[in-house]
Amino acid sequence: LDLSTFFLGRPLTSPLMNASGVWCNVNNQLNALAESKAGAMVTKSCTLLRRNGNPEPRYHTLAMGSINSMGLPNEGHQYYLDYAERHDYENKPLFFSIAGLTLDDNLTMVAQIQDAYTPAILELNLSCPNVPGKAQIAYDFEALDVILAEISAAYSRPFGIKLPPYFDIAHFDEVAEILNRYEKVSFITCINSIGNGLMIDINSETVLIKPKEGFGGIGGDYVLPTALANVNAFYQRCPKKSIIGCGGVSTGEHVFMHLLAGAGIVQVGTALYEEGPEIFVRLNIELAKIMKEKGYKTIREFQGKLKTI
Ligand SMILES: O=C(O)c1[nH]c(=O)[nH]c(=O)c1I
Repeated sequence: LDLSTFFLGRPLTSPLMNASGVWCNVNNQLNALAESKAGAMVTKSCTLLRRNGNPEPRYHTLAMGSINSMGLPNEGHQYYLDYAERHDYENKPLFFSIAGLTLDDNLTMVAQIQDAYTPAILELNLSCPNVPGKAQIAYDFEALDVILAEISAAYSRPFGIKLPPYFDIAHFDEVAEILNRYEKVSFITCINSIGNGLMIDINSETVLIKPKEGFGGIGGDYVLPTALANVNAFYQRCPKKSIIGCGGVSTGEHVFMHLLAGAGIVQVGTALYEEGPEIFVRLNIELAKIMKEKGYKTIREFQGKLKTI
């Protein structure tokens, strides 16, 4: 069962990790991820100050996934810096997600991460769809360019960004052109939830979640084809960057697809929310079984090797 791999030069025992926001808000969840069979882990996207987030119900399980409008609930930046200080980096790499409400807040958090000399890897979330009144930065290409310039100037180390899904080849081209101008952007995590979906309960004839009149980010089986497309689109367009795949993963086959499409790490969100950190045991076994059946000894043998017809 050798699922070892490397990401940004760091050895991983497994290519699997949680998606930011799932099972990573508070210490007991973070400790559970640290003890799990995931090869890495990431903290909940944080803001400078603690946030309660949106009113509940704000998460609902769907037939083929989930809808959420959490509203960026988190314990505040310092809480996760304190965790990053305690984390055992020999055990697994830690990614540190931030989603400041303003550019200044992001710069303040980045400066504090810089000063903390933490080995954690920064994942800048540019795609939260659920803060009322806040558009997703990564859908505003000028704002995307500005924030990458500002963060690159303020942060001395490599970092990554969490992108929303794009649905147009011209957008893949335009966003990749921007990202390729920032060499400090060392990895790209595709995708965040498909923003502002809506699901309906026909018995009560109501929406399922309270915030934003029921509009929320969609995850799970519904998003797998979009996730794979975004992983492969940026894998092809950004040869000097690594890709983290996220979206629609609940089996070893989905993990294999993300790796084939070019992902170096594969994140699990909705399925982790439903199954808990034990899911990493199952996914590792299922992935290893597929590799054995295909005669692959290492992930490197097939990673990014998706064939066209
Ligand atoms: O509502 C949230 O907290 C949330 N929900 C998502 O689906 N993606 C995000 O990036 C965030 I920050």
